[in-house]
Amino acid sequence: MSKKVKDFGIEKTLKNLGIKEENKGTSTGGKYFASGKVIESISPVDGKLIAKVKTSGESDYDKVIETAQKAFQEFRLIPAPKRGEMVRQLGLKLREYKDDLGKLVSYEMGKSLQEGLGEVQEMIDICDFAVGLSRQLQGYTMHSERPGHRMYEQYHPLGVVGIITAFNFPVAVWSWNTALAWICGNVTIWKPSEKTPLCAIACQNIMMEVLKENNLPEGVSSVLVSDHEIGQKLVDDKRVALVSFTGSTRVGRMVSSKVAERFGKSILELGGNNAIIITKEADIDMSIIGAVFGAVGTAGQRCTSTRRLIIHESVYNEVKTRLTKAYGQLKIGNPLDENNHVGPLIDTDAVNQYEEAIKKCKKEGGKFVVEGGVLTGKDYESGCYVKPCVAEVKNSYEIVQHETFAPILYLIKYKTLEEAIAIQNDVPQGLSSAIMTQNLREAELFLSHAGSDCGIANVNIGTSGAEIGGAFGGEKETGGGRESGSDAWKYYMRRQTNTINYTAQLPLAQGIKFDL
Ligand SMILES: NC(=O)c1ccc[n+]([C@@H]2O[C@H](COP(=O)([O-])OP(=O)(O)OC[C@H]3O[C@@H](n4cnc5c(N)ncnc54)[C@H](O)[C@@H]3O)[C@@H](O)[C@H]2O)c1
Repeated sequence: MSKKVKDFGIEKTLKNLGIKEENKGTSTGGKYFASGKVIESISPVDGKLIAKVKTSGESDYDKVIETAQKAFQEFRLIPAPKRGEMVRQLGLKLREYKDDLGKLVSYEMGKSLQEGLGEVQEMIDICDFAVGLSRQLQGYTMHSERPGHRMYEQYHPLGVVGIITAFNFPVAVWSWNTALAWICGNVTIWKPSEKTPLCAIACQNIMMEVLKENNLPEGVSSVLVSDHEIGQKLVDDKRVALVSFTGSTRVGRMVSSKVAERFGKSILELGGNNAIIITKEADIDMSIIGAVFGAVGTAGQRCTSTRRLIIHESVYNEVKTRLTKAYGQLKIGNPLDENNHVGPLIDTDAVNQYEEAIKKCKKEGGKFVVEGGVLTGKDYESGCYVKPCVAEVKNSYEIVQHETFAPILYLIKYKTLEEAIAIQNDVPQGLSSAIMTQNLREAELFLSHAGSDCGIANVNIGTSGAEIGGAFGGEKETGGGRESGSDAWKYYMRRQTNTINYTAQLPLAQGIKFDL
């Protein structure tokens, strides 16, 4: 391992998290096993091999599913508040491992250390949220039209929940799903991104402590580290009651139809194309900070990253000038070094897509006010570091309609707020949106039914990031799913209406007569 890596304490972090030089990628909670091919986890930070993982093969898959099905029979009988107590313990363990796990997220995925730690904090937050929720899985009661009858509804667990996750949130999305799935009485099988396998093994190692201390059976929380083929098996498998998929719209479209074909349930958390409207009444200082963080945070690889700024014509030039200045101050480099603002992209494929998008944008007429480019030299040896860039465009350009997972920010000018809202909504995706304004009328119009069509609409904060207390997800090609807070737990349960007759008569609904 290079000296530079040692300086950031990575070796110790890997040891603390139980990551070995060679790891097996399948676990049902006890010992790891694996029969698939070996993959290497290469850090985008310095291009070095972090560790190898033997992935899950087909026979491992069947074993995991069968074990999970068996575990469900037992786990569902544990009272929900007791399952909540186990989630509380997971939250405590995550607090213990926060520094190490946050650092691994940063080193394996490439986001800044601050964002890596923030991701682990989200895991802790969802655990805390789920503990309280475990006593509040409430259904309605209703009055029956028949005398001596009572009606109510209750929620029951689904069974096996498959969780397929993207590389850019390599730990948090698993915990969002697992904490809720667990309190609802389900067991989980996680297929993480093959680009961040070590984060998954680290999470499972932490989880294994909870499983052991609570004497839980094998199969309550399983992991299948593998590529898309095993993901595809989960999608096609009738034994998997709910598939929670986080990833690209391209793959999500296929997941959606395959799961629907077999009448399974799915939660789809897909791509975004998020915009901030900066009105003539915006606080420009705040707008610049919100826009820059939104566009360059996680090197533009958040589903909620700011991709478009829709700016009122009267403040357009001021915003453009100040943005250009702010971009000039950005420090790009090792994300473990807290002096840097921007880390690398996940891999060189992502770099190629970034370059391709810039080319396409120029071809369609885009004018770059901050030029992009791939960085070279000794600090950028992995080949994954790129310059965040800014282009003046039309919303109708094909490339602007598309989510490029990289720090490319598009500027669009508008005259009236109605026009700005129409531009904001005129993309296939519908995840996150924001307006910067100090004018109540503008803010309320943006939030109204004639306003943003996104799952998330913010006022005077950017598009990027969200608290776990709200339901998270988006509309249109973002998939329509909701995870995390509010009543998103209902996705993880089946709903049952119960009518109880406590009389000696059998009256039928709607007054129907039936005598023998
Ligand atoms: N809306 C959200 O909450 C949210 C959050 C994070 C990321 N994302 C989106 O994820 C994308 C980036 O992540 P990515 O590049 O890892 O996405 P991706 O779609 O390439 O992969 C996501 C996951 O799907 C698996 N997969 C690939 N093909 C599959 C198949 N045929 N069947 C089953 N599984 C399959 C992958 O192995 C991976 O685990 C972006 O579009 C981003 O916006 C959305």
